[in-house]
Amino acid sequence: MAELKSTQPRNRRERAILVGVLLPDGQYNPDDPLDEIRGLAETAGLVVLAGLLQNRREVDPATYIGSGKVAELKELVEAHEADLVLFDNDLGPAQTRNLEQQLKVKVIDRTEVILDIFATRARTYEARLQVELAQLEYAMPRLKRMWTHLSRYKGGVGVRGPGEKQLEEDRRLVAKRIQDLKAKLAVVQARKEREVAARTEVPTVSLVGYTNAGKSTLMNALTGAGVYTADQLFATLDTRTRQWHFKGGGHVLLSDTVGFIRNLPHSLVASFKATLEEARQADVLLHVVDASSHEAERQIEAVEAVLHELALSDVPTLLVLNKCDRVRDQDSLAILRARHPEVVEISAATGTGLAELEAAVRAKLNETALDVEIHTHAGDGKVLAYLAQHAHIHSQDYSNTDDLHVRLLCRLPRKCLGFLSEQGVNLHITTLVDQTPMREDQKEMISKRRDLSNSNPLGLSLTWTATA
Ligand SMILES: Nc1nc2c(ncn2[C@@H]2O[C@H](COP(=O)(O)OP(=O)(O)OP(=O)(O)O)[C@@H](O)[C@H]2O)c(=O)[nH]1
Ligand SMILES: [Mg+2]
Repeated sequence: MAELKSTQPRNRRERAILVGVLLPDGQYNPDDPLDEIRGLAETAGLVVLAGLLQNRREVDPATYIGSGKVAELKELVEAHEADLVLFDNDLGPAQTRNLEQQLKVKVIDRTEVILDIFATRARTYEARLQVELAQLEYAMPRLKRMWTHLSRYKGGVGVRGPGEKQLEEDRRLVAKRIQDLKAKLAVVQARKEREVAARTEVPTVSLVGYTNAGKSTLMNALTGAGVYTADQLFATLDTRTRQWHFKGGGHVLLSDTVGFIRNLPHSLVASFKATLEEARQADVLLHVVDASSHEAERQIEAVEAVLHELALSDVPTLLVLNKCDRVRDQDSLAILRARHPEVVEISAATGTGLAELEAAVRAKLNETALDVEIHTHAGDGKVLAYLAQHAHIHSQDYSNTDDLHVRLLCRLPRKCLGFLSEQGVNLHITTLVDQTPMREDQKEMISKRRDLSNSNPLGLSLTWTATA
């Protein structure tokens, strides 16, 4: 039956040979450089037959690996009767074509397999739009069929692998579809932004981290959410938000997010912006790390790179070393602690360290409130009402009433800055504000000013939250 390769049933698991090219600036697990791509291949449902490594100073422009290695790979493919070759690196369109011609089997790369996993896992409307957009953007310059392992979706959004005919027959159609998807995503994104922004009165915390670090397990441990967890890559593709009730009183909103991976395809990062909206507007990020992995440090770096790409690097972040119950190598834990002084060590599985995590999050939330000085028009009811609701106002000053402006000193969650700057409010962040509770005489002074404000020509009546 082996000759019937091209007519084999679609649900037969495809058999793959892995190829990794180790470049001088690449990041690999020195003990097993193919470790991660093997995990990705297995997650995508492939049967891994063998692996081939090559050290190169630079890539071969025509075939990525050198011609001698191509011959060696061809022998491997034939000996194992492989259906495809999976590169851990990202191949250019011409390199893929040349390799396929010489090897006589499909050649796919790291991005393609990640896109395929995402397509298999995407469940919500939004995630499917995002994956389809990423797939089309990847396929467009290649003008070839995308590799798909199994065709589970029939039509509609989230189609796994845009069809060959569609791509080749009418490039314009693809461009049009990309445009449609972007428009649909813009609508989703705008809705999401409004939804997330509307929650500002409750502080929000987002879990981010490398795939399989234990984010969803932690989410479940803290909120009893019951989200899906699994020992596989990219178990979570959709954001879930739940209330996390602190044992010490009060609560925050906790969001679980999609996991990151080194060299996350660019198109995916871009298209997952809506899914990561929660993280963008979070007061604190919990960067969850699998401390039991030999790759912990490299994974931290990869996550930091993605956070940077998503303009999330300046959101206050706590590094959470998870799976501490599984750490065998105490030395590597000590190294992590030394490199990252501010870490919380936990085990989401056993519950160890969760009280400390709660305390650290509380402290971080306190730290992340900002003291700002705001100048706004006294008639700007929208801004003033917003501040009354979200900020702790230390003082308001109408002394310069000629121009009907008010000067406020207040303490507010960092994420309120977005709304305020959208409203064109003139503000600057100051550390000069005295954070001690207001004295009686200060309160009295403020009430006097309130009287003044009530008599202002616009008849504004303001809500005061200055009482400590
Ligand atoms: N021993 C141990 N295993 C854990 C711990 N936390 C999570 N795991 C396991 O690690 C695997 C991955 O956990 P998930 O919570 O799905 O990881 P994730 O970060 O959400 O992964 P993605 O959604 O794929 O990005 C599962 O098999 C969990 O049971 C822990 O503290 N200790
Ligand atoms: Mg998860």
